[in-house]
Formats: sequence, C-alpha cells, structure tokens
Amino acid sequence: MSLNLFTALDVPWYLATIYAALGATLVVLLTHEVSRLLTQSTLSGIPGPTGLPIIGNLHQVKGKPAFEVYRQWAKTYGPVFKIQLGSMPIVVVNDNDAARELFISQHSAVMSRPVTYTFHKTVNYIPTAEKHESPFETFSVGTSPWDASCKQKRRAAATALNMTAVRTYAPILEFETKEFIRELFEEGNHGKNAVYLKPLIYHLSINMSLTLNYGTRLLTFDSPLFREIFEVEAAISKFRSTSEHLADFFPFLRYNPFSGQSKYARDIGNRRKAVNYKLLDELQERIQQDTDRPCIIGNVLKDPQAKLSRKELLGVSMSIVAGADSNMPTLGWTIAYLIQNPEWQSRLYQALKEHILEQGGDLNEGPGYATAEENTIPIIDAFVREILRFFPPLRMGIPRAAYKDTVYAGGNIPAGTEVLLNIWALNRDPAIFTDPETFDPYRWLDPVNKANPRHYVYSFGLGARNCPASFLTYRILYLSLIRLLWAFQLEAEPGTDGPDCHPIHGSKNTAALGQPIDDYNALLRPRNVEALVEWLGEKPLAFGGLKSE
Ligand code: HEM
Repeated sequence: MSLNLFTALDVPWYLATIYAALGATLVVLLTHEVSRLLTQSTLSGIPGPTGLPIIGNLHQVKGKPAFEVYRQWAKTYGPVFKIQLGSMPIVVVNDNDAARELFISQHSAVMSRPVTYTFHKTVNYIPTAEKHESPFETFSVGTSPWDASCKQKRRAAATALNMTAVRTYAPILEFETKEFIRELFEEGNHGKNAVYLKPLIYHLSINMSLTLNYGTRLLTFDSPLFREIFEVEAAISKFRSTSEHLADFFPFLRYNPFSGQSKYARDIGNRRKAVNYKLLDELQERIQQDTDRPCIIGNVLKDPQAKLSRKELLGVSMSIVAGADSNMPTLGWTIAYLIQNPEWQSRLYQALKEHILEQGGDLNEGPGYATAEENTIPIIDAFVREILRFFPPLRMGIPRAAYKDTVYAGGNIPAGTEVLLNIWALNRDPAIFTDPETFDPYRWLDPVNKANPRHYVYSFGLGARNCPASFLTYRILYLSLIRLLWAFQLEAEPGTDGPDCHPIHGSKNTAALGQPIDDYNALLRPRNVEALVEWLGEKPLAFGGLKSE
C-alpha cells in the first residue's frame, strides 16, 4: 500500500524502501518510548535519575561498574531509587536501613526473582508446563520466581547447607583443600614457576560442589568434563548480568533475525542441563549398584518422603554447582591481597603458628580440620570477613522481584518489579562501618561492633532468599586460607608488579554476575618443602571409596 503510494508519487524503488524502513523503525521506537514512559510511571513516588528517551539510564551503567555508579547516585536520590534500562524499570536499594525494611521487615514483599528474556526465555527456555507443574522447575533456586516448586527446592538446598549438615562435610573439606594445596605445589614445580591460579581455584570449588552434590569429583582440572563445566558456568554468569543484555531492555530486539545470541544462549542452557543430567543419571546408577557415597542429591533420591521431581532435583543441583562460581572470586581476591600486603601475610601466619603451638601441635604436621573447626583463630576469621566485605563476589546480589505490590517510604513498587540489592554499597555503608574504604580486619574484633547486629557481612544477601551456603563458604575460605598460609609464602610473579587488588580497577569484567579479579599468576614459595611433601603424602586416586573421574 505504502509502496503503491511511493509509486504514485514517482519515488524511485530504493528510496521508497529506505523511507519504508525508516517509517517502520520510527513506529517501533515510538511504541517502545510510550511503553517506557508508561512503565516508568508505575513506580510513582520513588525518586531517580532522569534518563534519555528510548534507552533510559542504560548509557550510564552499561560496561561500567554499576554498583559504584548506584552507590554515588544514592547520595543524590536517597537510599532507594528507580532507574530505567530501556523499557525495564528497576528499584535499587543502597543502604542498611532500607535493605532491612524491605528485605527483612517486609520480607515477603521482595522474595521473588525476576523473569528475564535472556536468561529465562533463551538460556533456560521455559517449556510449556503441565497444569500441575511450575514452569520454573528446571531453574536453579537463585533464578526461580517464588512459587510452590521454588519453595521445595529452596528447602532442600537450605537443609543440605545448614550448620549441622556442613559439620558432617568436614572430611570432604579437609580432603579438597589439601588437594588444592597439592595442585598449587605441583603446578608451580615446587615453588620454581609462577602458577596461573584461576583453573586451580575453580577446580577446588567445583570439586567441593560435585562431591557434596553428586558424590563424585574430577581428578584433574584438564579433564573434558571440567572444561565443559568451567566454560558453561562462565557463560551462564554472563547471561545473568543485570545490565548487559540489550534484548532484556528493548523487546523489539528479540525479533532480530540476524542475531546469533539466542541460539548461543539456548546451546549453553542445553549444555548445562546435559552435564547435570549426566551426573544425576550416573549417581542413580551408583545407587542401584550400591556403590554410591553419601551426598545431597543421593539423600533426596533415597528419601521416600522427598517431594522433588527430577526437574526440581536438576534445579537444586544446578544451584550448588553455580555456587562454585561465587567462591572462586573470593579466593582470587584473597591471594592477590596477601601478595600485595606481605605484612598481613606475616601477621596471619604468625597467628596460625602461635595457635598450633598453643594447642601442643607440631608446626611441621600441617593444619588439620581441628585447627579450622569453628574458625578458632580470631584474626584469621576477621580477615576472611573483611575480604568478603571489601570484595563482595556478587556486588549487585542476585536480582529480586517484588512478590506483591509494595510501598516503601510513600513510593509504590508494583508486583513483578525488579529490585536490586546493592551489596557493594551496604558493605560500605558509613552509618555501619567506620572508615568503610579502608581494609581493616580489626573492625570485626572490636567489642562495640561485635555487639551491633547491623555490623554484618552483607555479601550473602538478606532475608527470605539469602544465600543458604554462607556457613559452608566460611568454612571453605577459612580452611583454604590457613592451609595456604601454612604451606606457602605468596609472592608476585617474578618480573611483574603482581595483581591489581583494587576492588574496582582490579576487575575489568563488569559483564558477569560475579566480580572476579582479573587473571594473574602467583609464585607460591613453599615455607618448608620437606614438611609439605610429608604432609601431602601420595596423591590419592580415590576418596571415601569412590574413584575420581
Ligand atoms: C563466597 C561465596 C558466595 C557468596 C558471596 C554468595 C552470595 C549469594 C548471594 C548474594 C545470593 C542472593 C541472596 C539474596 O537474594 O538475598 C546467593 C544466593 C544463593 N546462593 Fe550463594 N554465595 C556464595 C556461595 C554459594 C555456594 C558455595 C552455594 C552452594 C553450595 C550457594 C548457593 C546459593 C543458592 C542456592 C542461592 C539462592 C537462594 C534463593 O534464591 O533462595 N552460594 N548467594
């Protein structure tokens, strides 16, 4: 019709095509802009920075450390403000009082998780569910909106990760942290070569998750299964980014026939499910042959009362494997910080040495789990807390969504709105932390701070959907740290200045959900080679009767 009009007006065909394309683009952009203004107006009474037409505030955060941009904006707009990324309105919570009001006092208000186009509709495609099923059964706990199925999955994960359960995992933690030290020692050719740490740290984290979850582990970090999990989980973390995927903010981009992104996202999602179903099937086979060893999913499979479907089991398993991705950045930042601050290395080593001797132990025998039981060395415990405060791995948490219409300080947050907890800002809230920009483990030993329940590491989130693995994580970090300190003097790679451990400049990866330090190598000089070799003993090929893959 319109081309007929152009013909009537004697416009050449190529100009007619260009005008038609421009006209169609204008209609799409105008529709988008109207919808952007309408959704923005639903968050009435909540202040926020004015954005540009079409893109909203996207240009101010994309490719930038959004957590710091938001922390600065809170000084102008208040602790709770709204932003708009394309057509998506988001509420950002930036201080302790507001976070406690919304995430604890009104905890059911923000207990859901948002449904995003990139993650929920491409990476982990929502199948057409049977009437009685939740469409989110196969989603990990951390990405499931709140419903009956999510409640079951969360309960299973939280039971498996509570304090009592974690105590029973002591032999696993002992074994894996020792194997971590062995790998560092061997890869570094007994302290002669610098080591590329990232895959070794990930090997520790992933083995911990696989052993706890499926009762299996990977012998080396160059096995095909290890590479597959490493690659897939890194891609998943990027797909879960809260500010990077344009199709989440501009619905019209979802119809771009030339974009290969959706196919790639779906492939990654399928590969993730394939790995986890394979591990699940192998576990079921071992259970049938009675060759399995106790593990979280095994316990659920054997429990006649357990109400989880196979899809939900997959969801729980994927949550625990994904958790490995949050542990990894913490150890990376810890080692970097110790390399750049040798005085802290000596101080912590000295504290460990004194503790072992006070307990009547032998320094040459290596710290056992007993040394780490209940994080007994106060300054090392305080150091781990300060690392988590100063370098929170998930700086913007995991996105929440309002579960019901909610009112905060006179402003409206309609059900379904995405809500981000700026953990980075909470951990630097000057109302709670004196001199928050300074790395100071002693703050955790101060009796006044200890008596203040708000003097707290916010890195695991808050309220109904907080991280159920904080107790496990503390144990892993603490035990890894005391064993690292005992075994090695940590140094920069010779000929380099060592890693940049500034919490913002030290990480160029703003795209992923987690915030890892940029890759670096480190020299791990054994403190006492003979004692270390003796402590490590022969490399075990099996653990608890189970051969490593
Ligand atoms: C340093 C390590 C870790 C940090 C800093 C961390 C942090 C977080 C944060 C910030 C959340 C979102 C909390 C909220 O919305 O309030 C979360 C959720 C979660 N984390 Fe962790 N995490 C870590 C390790 C782990 C590990 C090792 C596991 C599993 C073994 C794990 C399992 C989970 C699960 C299942 C959820 C989802 C909870 C829900 O949605 O109900 N995390 N984590």
